[in-house]
Amino acid sequence: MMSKNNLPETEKAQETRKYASACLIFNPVAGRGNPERDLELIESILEPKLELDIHFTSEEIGAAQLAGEALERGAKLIIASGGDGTVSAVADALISSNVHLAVIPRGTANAFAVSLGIPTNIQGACEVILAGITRVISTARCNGKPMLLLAGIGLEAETIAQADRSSKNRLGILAYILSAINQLQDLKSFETRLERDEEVISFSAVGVTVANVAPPTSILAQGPANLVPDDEFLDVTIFAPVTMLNAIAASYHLLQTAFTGTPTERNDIGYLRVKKATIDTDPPQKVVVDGEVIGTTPVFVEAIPHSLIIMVPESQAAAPVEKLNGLPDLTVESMKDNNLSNSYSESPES
Ligand SMILES: Nc1ncnc2c1ncn2[C@@H]1O[C@H](COP(=O)(O)OP(=O)(O)OP(=O)(O)O)[C@@H](O)[C@H]1O
Repeated sequence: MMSKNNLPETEKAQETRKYASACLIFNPVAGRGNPERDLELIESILEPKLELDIHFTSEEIGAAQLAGEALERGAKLIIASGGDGTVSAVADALISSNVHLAVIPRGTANAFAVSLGIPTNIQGACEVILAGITRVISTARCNGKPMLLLAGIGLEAETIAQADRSSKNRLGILAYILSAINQLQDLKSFETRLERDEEVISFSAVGVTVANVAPPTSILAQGPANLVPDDEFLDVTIFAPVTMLNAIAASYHLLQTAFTGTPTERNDIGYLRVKKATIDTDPPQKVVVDGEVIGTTPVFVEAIPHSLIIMVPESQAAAPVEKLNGLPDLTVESMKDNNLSNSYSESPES
């Protein structure tokens, strides 16, 4: 294993490399497709160029274990084919190594692939692998668990917790949308205390999202609009509408900011950047990391800069910014030298 400090640090796609073989970790129950047909297609595209060592996940042997075993066998390229759960588990084994990760998305949301511009069709994803372009991205940990995408506190976590396996099988992505509509009808605001560097920031919110990278459809992560996957920061979006109508308007606004790349200016949405942070809420809130509920607040999140080498199509990074003003019950306290004289607080505009 290579230390993360030895990994090349870059913001752009780089390096074209061809491989002789790859380990394919295949989740046969991911998404709603036909796994036999999917596998045949993958083999027909990749095998003429790449010797595939294929391993299936099962209830007993998960993607993390298979990835660990592939590393021990000396694999240089591991292809994760499944939903975000499979990709996350494989990526965790590869963090801070020099083994390359490729993704053939076959899940319900495929948020990680979409975030990095990896095609969500098998043909396109395989072509990315054959093209051999890699990008070094950052990853993160939330309460010690690997986090490629984001941690959602409150609204997002409740939404995902409600969209269970059987509703995802029946409805696909609609399961998440219906669950979100349900949640918006019953908004529950909570007090939040976010501690970063030498600052404590307190506010009320209905959702707090800490994102390494997120697709445009993860609207609660879109405060800064341009999430940069290969910097040293995590982007926090604070979602604080107080009525259902405002929440719908704010959600729609965030979707627009994601697609236009323009950061939000609404008073009920804030965003900031952290290298690491502790977030606590009153009352405690559910926390979801990369689509799986991991427990409740408090959480400690920390970026692991430049820690994963992944195969991607060409893409570009963009400069991020911060915005907190206008959030309800906002206070910011400086912890430098225990001197709180730099504190400020702000009442929301009605
Ligand atoms: N052979 C198998 N039989 C039953 N469950 C499996 C099998 N292989 C993996 N799993 C389970 O699949 C889950 C991971 O699913 P994954 O995220 O890849 O797909 P998904 O749930 O369809 O996608 P998404 O996360 O986008 O909804 C893990 O909980 C894992 O335990």
